[in-house]
Amino acid sequence: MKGKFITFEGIDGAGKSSHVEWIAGALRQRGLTVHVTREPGGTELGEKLRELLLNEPMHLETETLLMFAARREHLARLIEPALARGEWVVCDRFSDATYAYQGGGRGLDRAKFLALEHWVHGHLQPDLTLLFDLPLDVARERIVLANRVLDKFEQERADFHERVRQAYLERAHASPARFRVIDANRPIDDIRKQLEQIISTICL
Ligand SMILES: Nc1ncnc2c1ncn2[C@@H]1O[C@H](COP(=O)(O)OP(=O)(O)O)[C@@H](O)[C@H]1O
Ligand SMILES: Cc1cn([C@H]2C[C@H](O)[C@@H](COP(=O)(O)OP(=O)(O)O)O2)c(=O)[nH]c1=O
Repeated sequence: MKGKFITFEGIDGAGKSSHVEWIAGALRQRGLTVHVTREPGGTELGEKLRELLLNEPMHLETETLLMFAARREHLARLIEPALARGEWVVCDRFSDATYAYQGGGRGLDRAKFLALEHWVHGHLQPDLTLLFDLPLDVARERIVLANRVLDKFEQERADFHERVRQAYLERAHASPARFRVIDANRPIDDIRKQLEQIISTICL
């Protein structure tokens, strides 16, 4: 059986990371081999690029190219070999994040995003993308409560994050078969019940 590729998306503070390991555990209980990874990052080189991307100011196109450079490495070294072996990959963010943050948030020309997406993984899209959606002020409050040190993106103004949220919703609307939009403004246990149902359908 071919492995499946599941990605988690949403604005910062939506609660994705709280469910990534949980979903991997639920899949492992079904006897599947599951890799948990993240972007930017996921490889030794990718994690070095992540350090730069999350901390250094840079031109929008440099930022976009580095996101895709890290992704190319991630696909070649981890994602594609694992899927080819029939294993599953659960990834905290993928190209939809570039669409939403560099495209929606920063205004990158859509044609440039599409060209890079086609180049780097024209043959592959996630089998399932879970989009954690919630109002901005709720996400902000969670970040404040968690007392997190804010990275370059988290320090952006509210209007940036609102554009990111809208770009995610637009992308989900364009690919309804791949996306499940999760109402993330609910208790963690309620969200897990919904995730449990979703994975039962894709594990059939
Ligand atoms: N459904 C939820 N309700 C309340 N708090 C939550 C919920 N999900 C996550 N949190 C908390 O919000 C903070 C941000 O969650 P996290 O999973 O790190 O978000 P993300 O990875 O999307 O930035 C964490 O402190 C987490 O414990
Ligand atoms: C993958 C990706 C992430 N990002 C941003 C979104 C996030 O603010 C940041 C790191 O993501 P994330 O790992 O979700 O941050 P944290 O561990 O703090 O929750 O990188 C982009 O701007 N474009 C991309 O293509």
